[in-house]
Amino acid sequence: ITGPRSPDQVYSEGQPYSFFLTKVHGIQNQYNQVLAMDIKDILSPIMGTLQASCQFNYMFEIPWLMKQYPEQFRSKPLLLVHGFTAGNKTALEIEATKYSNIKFCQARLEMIYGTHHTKMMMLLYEEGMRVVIHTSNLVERDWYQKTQGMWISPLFPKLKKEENKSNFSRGDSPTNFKKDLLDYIGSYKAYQLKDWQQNIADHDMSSAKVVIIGSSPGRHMAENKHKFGHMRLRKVLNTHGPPKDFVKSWPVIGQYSSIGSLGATKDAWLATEFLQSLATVEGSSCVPLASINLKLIFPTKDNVRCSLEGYPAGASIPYSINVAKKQTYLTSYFHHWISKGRGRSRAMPHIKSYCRPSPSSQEVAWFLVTSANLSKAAWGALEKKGSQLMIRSYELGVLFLPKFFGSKKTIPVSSDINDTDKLLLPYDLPLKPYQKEDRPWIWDIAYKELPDCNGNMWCPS
Ligand SMILES: O=C(O)c1cnc2c(C(=O)O)cccc2c1O
Repeated sequence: ITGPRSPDQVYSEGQPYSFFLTKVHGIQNQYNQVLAMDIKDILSPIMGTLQASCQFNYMFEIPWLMKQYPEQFRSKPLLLVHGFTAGNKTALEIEATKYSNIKFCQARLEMIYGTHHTKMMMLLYEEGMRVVIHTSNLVERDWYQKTQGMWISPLFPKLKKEENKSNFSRGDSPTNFKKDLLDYIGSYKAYQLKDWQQNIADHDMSSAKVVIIGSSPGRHMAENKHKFGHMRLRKVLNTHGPPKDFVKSWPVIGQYSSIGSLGATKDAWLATEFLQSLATVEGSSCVPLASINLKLIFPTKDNVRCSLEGYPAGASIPYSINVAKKQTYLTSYFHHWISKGRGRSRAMPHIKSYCRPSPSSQEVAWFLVTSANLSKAAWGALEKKGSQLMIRSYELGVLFLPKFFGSKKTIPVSSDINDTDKLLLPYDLPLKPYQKEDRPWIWDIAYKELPDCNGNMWCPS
């Protein structure tokens, strides 16, 4: 099954789920040849003849980014959507000075501590348009030796003129992909995004099989309460989720690369409000939570120490000691990062994913890949007796539901790269719980006992 493949061959092999990981330097070839893409593969002329692109992200290295585009596309209009203010905003604009094709859209962040986490590429081609929703910053380090995820849309053909004149809903999919993407982008209320909203409207997105799950900063109430964040997930699972009795004993898995302050006890948010949404089943959003087994994947300090990058991998896993010491109850939920099936046990996770696997680990009731870490800032926290959801950051992800992939109740999963007809998970199942001597990675304390794979210690200033 192995051997080098062109991006369109990798893309075709990944259908119908179209969920890929980034290529990793320093692992055996076969793990990069199957269901893995590099940024240059995504931007390859084989995927489409670029006319313009839009990159939503958190971190940018502009000279590096420009080099990822094929030479003939480097002068095409490029809009960068970011959340920077003041000095960081100025630095970004200075870095782009020599590239006259680059424009900026500063996403407004009115909630303190909010960030623009969303990672999305919109690619306008001569042949149509493609959307990529992913987890990697536009910096070299994020595409080198980490485990990152991406959903790559089909090539959406342009609607014929008369079709889309009337309204935006023309050319939508059974999952409301187009409308939900327009709603998400509309939440920026930014005039710089107008042309891209029109581009979306002008294309037939009826082939999209995933459901958009976004977060937008603000206090969302009444009919907007279920528009974003974990209440959006709750709503979607209530409408399209698994039958209650079918998944009664099925666990929920959360996997992410950073953790926010979740409250003094599990019942403050994690095992109540948040788990309520993840555990939602069709027709009911109130599930007896005591019966639901929540499993969290977060790298141990040894996972990081023994990783391909060594301790420096931890610079992208910003779990702070001041937050960790207030929530030691979390450790009982934690599991190692192990990804033997994908050859990525030493490629630290920057991907964020959530799923509801069967006890046998052969199938899932749903799978979500997103930019959203385990934090209230990303997913939202209910306020005013649950009447409003307060979200601080922009986030974006896509949800895979069985009914939209033609199967009855579940999606078959595997982490074995020979099973390319299944949805390939980024990590191994079953999970390995922390043992009593295991410690979660914490980025702002020193590790001086054992050197990492490069012989270095970790001494954060
Ligand atoms: O991918 C992202 O959106 C993202 C956001 N934030 C951070 C931070 C931080 O916020 O301090 C530190 C290190 C890495 C990241 C990172 O990778």
